[in-house]
Formats: sequence, structure tokens, C-alpha cells
Amino acid sequence: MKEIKHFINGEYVGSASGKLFDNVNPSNGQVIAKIHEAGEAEVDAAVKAARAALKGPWGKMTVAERTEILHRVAAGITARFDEFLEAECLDTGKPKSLASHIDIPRGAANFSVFADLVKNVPTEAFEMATPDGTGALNYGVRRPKGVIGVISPWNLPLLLMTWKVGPALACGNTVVVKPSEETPTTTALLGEVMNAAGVPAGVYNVVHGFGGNSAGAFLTAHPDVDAITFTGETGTGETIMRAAAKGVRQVSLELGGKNAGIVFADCDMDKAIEGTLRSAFANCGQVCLGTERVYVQRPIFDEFVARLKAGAEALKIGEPNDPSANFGSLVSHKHREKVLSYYQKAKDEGATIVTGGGVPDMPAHLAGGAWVQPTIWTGLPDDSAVVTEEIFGPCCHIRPFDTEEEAIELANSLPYGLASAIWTENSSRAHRVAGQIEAGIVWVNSWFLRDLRTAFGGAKQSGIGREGGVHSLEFYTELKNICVKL
Ligand SMILES: NC(=O)C1=CN([C@@H]2O[C@H](COP(=O)(O)OP(=O)(O)OC[C@H]3O[C@@H](n4cnc5c(N)ncnc54)[C@H](O)[C@@H]3O)[C@@H](O)[C@H]2O)C=CC1
Ligand SMILES: O=C(O)/C=C/C=C(\O)C(=O)O
Repeated sequence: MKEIKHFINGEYVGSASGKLFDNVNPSNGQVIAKIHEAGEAEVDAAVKAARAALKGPWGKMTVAERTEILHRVAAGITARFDEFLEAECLDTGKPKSLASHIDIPRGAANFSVFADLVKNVPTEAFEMATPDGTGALNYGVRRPKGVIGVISPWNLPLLLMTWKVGPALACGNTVVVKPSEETPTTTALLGEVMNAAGVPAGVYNVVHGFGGNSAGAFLTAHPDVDAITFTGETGTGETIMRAAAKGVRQVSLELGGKNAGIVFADCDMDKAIEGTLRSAFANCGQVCLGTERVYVQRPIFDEFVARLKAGAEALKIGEPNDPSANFGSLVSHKHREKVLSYYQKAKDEGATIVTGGGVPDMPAHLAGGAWVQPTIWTGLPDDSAVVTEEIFGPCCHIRPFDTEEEAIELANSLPYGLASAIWTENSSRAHRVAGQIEAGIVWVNSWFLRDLRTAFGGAKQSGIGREGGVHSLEFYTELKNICVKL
């Protein structure tokens, strides 16, 4: 059986403890590899390698040399596109039709975009007067923050890991990555690309394992990690913040959401249906930006519900290699238990099940997979668990509203504030409502339309800090002011 090892100082190494755990293909339940679980020794070795590379060749390179190498990393991912695609889909169960358009191309773009960006970002300068009349000149310089701990999730494994590693390396840092225990393969494979691209040993390190009392906790507690960037659940974010408090390390946290879609009666219905179908069901609903609460203005409520139902029922459920499939399995049986517990809660709370609500019938060879049906509910109270808690599954609740003010109040009613989508053809309304939504990202007549130069992150309990464009550079560098008396 294939083994997935740590990548430390440019080499694949196993765990000293010999501890292994299963890597499972969620579309059929079969074990596809054994993963080495890192102990404190492997995490420490990875951090030491990262520190040495920072002081050594990587830290001494010019920006031009470093960014040329990162362009080679991007090209290396593209050259091995099919291997990355196969690995990502086996780990996650997502359709190749989706990952080939989003996950793998973004994995490459996350290196090339930030390689270009760091070459073109100015810093500030201020001339000042001094009492003796000679004056002084202040100017800023950016320096790498150091060794960055990267903790990444399973829903978009390569995309979200490289979204952090790309800018971190472009800024001259070195990294130790702990990918999700569910989806380690593309993060491991990237080590080969790094070596082939000429990234010096120790710049990119990977340790595998779980979160609490395992590789994740060992990495975030390690005193020689200078900053931590994390995407995942809000509760885990709180735990990581506590770990980072020791030693006063900075964190960047992209956390959960319970995002609202607001559909006004003056929307283009075709666009609103197409966008909401994607925002609720793409990647089997496992996108932190996804819409789990849909608010629809009353005059179009019945038509919207009927058309979304038809769209959900037309989704083609299938395994990653099925070219006609656009709806895969969930990432794991553990996650399916969580999603199905909400399907049950919806029933208990008295929801009207518009469609779905259970497990689809699958052919025998896929019967062991983590399948669930795309599901739509109506009729739940605003304070029900299904309407207030992040489910992270292919499901949404639709509720009618009457006025713009009511829609804004409903959208802002939860402690989360990640993303929102507004559907209206009235541009004044679009700007007015978007300005009042308490979220880090608001899309108007679109969803998951990403320009990597823009700020990305959550308000309220959906995160701390912003990444993307110059905001990533702010997190991954220390800005130092140099004041020169003239
Ligand atoms: N992109 C997102 O916003 C994501 C949200 N989630 C949400 O989180 C729920 C639970 O999924 P999980 O995989 O358990 O998410 P999680 O937040 O626990 O895991 C994400 C990453 O954090 C690591 N981790 C967990 N505990 C840690 C700790 N104490 N110290 C350091 N690292 C730790 C995990 O090993 C994984 O690499 C999902 O049902 C979903 O609601 C999960 C994954 C992604
Ligand atoms: O486009 C991105 O950078 C990120 C997209 C999705 C997430 O952050 C997520 O699902 O966690």
C-alpha cells in the first residue's frame, strides 16, 4: 500500500514512532494509502529545517531569484496537472469537472500571482522636519516574518494551502504545513514540485497528522514558529489563537460562515437560480463561502423555491471520474454523520423538506461512499440550529422577506460574517445593501468570483485579518520603519 510521508528539509521521511493512519477515498470508502503521523520530533525537525533555510539560501536570495523559482513551482503544478487532479479527487471525492476548473489551476495561480505581486509593491516614505532644520527621511522596508506554520483544511486542499504558502514564500518566509488528515496527498506531492523547481531544502516542509494532541497542536505550540495561518472551523481557530498567544505570535484566521444569499424580486431570476445552485451545492456544499441561508423577497418566493428544487434535483451525483457528474460525495463518513445529524434536526424542528433530506441510492461499487442528497428546506424558525449553525453540507434553508431592511437584519443576525451574495438588477439597491452587510466579502449577482488581488477574510467570528493581494504581504512580512537624520 502507498505510504504518504512527511516532507522535511527536501526529503520524504517517515515517522520515528511508525504510527500510520488511513487515507480513505470518500466516494467508495476504500483505503488508498497509509499516512505517517508526525510526533513532536518530526514537527521539531521540520521547524528546524525551516529556520535553517531562512538563515541560509532562501533568506539570501534576491526577490527576482526567489520569484523566478516560484514561477517554476506554478509551472510544475501545471505540468503535473493530471496527477494533482487525480490525487485531489481521490482524497476529497469531488468531481474532476470541478477540481480541474478550480482547485488545480488556483494551486498554480497562488504562486504566480504572488510572485508577480511582491516585485511591484512599493513601501511608504515620509520626509520630516527637525528642529535643527536638516530634516529626516523615514522609509519602510519589508522583511519576511520568519517560519510560518500553515494549518489547512480538507475542502479545497491544494487551493487553500497554496493560498497561504504562495504569498508566504514570495515574501521570503519558510513554511511548515500541516494539511488536513483527510486530504494529505496534494500537499505531499507538492514537495516533488518544489525540489524540481529548485526551491532550497527546508523552505517548504510538510508534517502529517491530526489536530489536537497531534501534529497540528505540536506545530502551533512550537516556540520557533513565528506566525500561524489557519483556515477551518471557528472553534479550532480559537484553540489556535490560544496556542499563538504563548510567545505573542501573530495569527491569520479564515474561519466558518453561515452565509446569507439575498434574492430581491427585481433580480434576474435565471442568474439568481444558477448562482444560488452553485453557492449551496458546489463542492457538495463544503465551501466556507457557500450559502446556507437564502432570503427571497415574497413576490418571487414560490417561483424561486420551485426553480431551485428543480435545479437541485437535476444535479448529477457521481464519482470523480464520471465526466457527467457535477455533485460528488462528502469528504468523509465522519463529516457525513455531522451533515445527516442536521438533516435529522431539520425534521425534528418541523422543516418542510422541499427536496432531498437523506442519502441517495448509489450503485453497488459506490455504496461505501459518503453520499448525501442535495437538500432544501423551508419553514424553520430563525433561531433553529439548522438556520444558525454552519453545516458545511449541500443544503440550504429558504425564507421569505418583505423589505430591504428586514433582509439586511436577517443577514446580519448571526455571529458569523464571512460572505454574502445579493441578487438584484437595481444597482442603487445593490450598493446600498452591500454596504450594510456585516461580512468580509459581498458578491452582487455572482458568487465565488475571485480576483486574487482583493482582500479575503471574515468579519465577526468568521476570522481575523485579511489575505489576498497586498493584504497577504502585510501578514507575511514585518514592516520596518528606518528613520535617517539628514
Ligand atoms: N474552510 C472552512 O471554513 C472549513 C470549515 N470547516 C468546518 O469545520 C468542521 C469540522 O471539520 P474539521 O476538519 O474537524 O475542521 P478543523 O477546523 O478541525 O480542521 C482544519 C485543520 O485544523 C487542524 N486542527 C484541528 N484541531 C487543531 C488544533 N487543536 N491545533 C492545530 N490544528 C488543528 C486539522 O487537523 C485540519 O488540518 C466542518 O464540519 C466545517 O463546519 C472544516 C474545514 C474547512
Ligand atoms: O478563493 C479562496 O481563496 C478561498 C475559497 C474558499 C475558502 O476559503 C473555504 O472554503 O474555506
